[in-house]
Amino acid sequence: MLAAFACAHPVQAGDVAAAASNKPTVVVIGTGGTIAGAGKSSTDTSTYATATVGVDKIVQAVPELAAVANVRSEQVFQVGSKSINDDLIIKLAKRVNEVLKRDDVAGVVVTHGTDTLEETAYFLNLTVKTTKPIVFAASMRPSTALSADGPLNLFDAVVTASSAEAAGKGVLITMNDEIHTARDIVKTNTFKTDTFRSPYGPLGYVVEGKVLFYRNTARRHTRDSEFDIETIDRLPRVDIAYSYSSSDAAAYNAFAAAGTKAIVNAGTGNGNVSDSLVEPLVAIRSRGVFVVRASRTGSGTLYRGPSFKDDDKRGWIAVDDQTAPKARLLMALGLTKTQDVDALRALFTRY
Ligand SMILES: NC(=O)C[C@H](N)C(=O)O
Repeated sequence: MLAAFACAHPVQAGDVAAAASNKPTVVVIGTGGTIAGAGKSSTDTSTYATATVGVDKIVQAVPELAAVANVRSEQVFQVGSKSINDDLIIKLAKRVNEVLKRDDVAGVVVTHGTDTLEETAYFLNLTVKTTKPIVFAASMRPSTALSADGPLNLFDAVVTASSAEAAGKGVLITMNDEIHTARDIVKTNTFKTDTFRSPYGPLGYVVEGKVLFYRNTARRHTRDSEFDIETIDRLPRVDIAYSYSSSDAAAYNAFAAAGTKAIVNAGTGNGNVSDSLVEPLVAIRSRGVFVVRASRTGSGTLYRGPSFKDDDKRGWIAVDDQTAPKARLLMALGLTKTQDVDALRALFTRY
């Protein structure tokens, strides 16, 4: 039996609806992840099957939600988030966009694995047309673990999705009592419950069912973004190559041969490209493949010095502070609209 999701007083879906009939309606959309995971023993915090508990069960196991919102749930897919791909991200974004168009829906919560949450949430932040709250909930411990973190993270997500304060703030993540923006969030640790960090800190907290915001993101999102999920059915291929001492051109050439439209280089330090890679990357660019310089460090804006003059000369693009996975998605979205290198460059300071 699931420890964390087996509640002492099981709540039926109907009870939840009845108790909360005059509350805002929040739709919880399940996609899998550890929040839907189950292990054999309560001390298995790392060994467990991911994406096995249905979202209806996850919701029913937190009866406290009934005091906050009229909660409906639906399962859009059920995977460990390592297996998320562009097709699933697009499917989810379209569904969230559709659900939020309903007048009777105040907000959406997405339950998702932590591995690629920062990518999916960023994509929705760029493409879903709404000012209503979209809040991702996840966990680092499976539902069966001692001190499972999923139930409180879900509660905080529903509280945030029901709140007027969260409207117009773009896609949010509630994890470990904090509210983060999808734009900034990065998973930084393999197992700890405070794995998610934003380089500029959280936007706020959720404390005992109260939402406290302290700041907003300065970058465009959701309703003010130029990207609209209703017009996007597939993304052009964009790949990431990771730089390390001694890396050669093999991966870059292989991506080009596979038909990629852009390669994001997760470069060393300030998005640096090693001397031995300059010529191969200039050659790849001359074949029409875009080259994007990002950093493997995980945070920081690229220093806008002499290397930017080289970018102009070589036709390369430099990110602002986007990590390589986020730069991949932004670049893929950009390529659905334009092939102009300056227009693509401008995206990185706009979003
Ligand atoms: N904590 C988690 O959710 C990790 C899991 N492997 C996932 O991303 O689906």
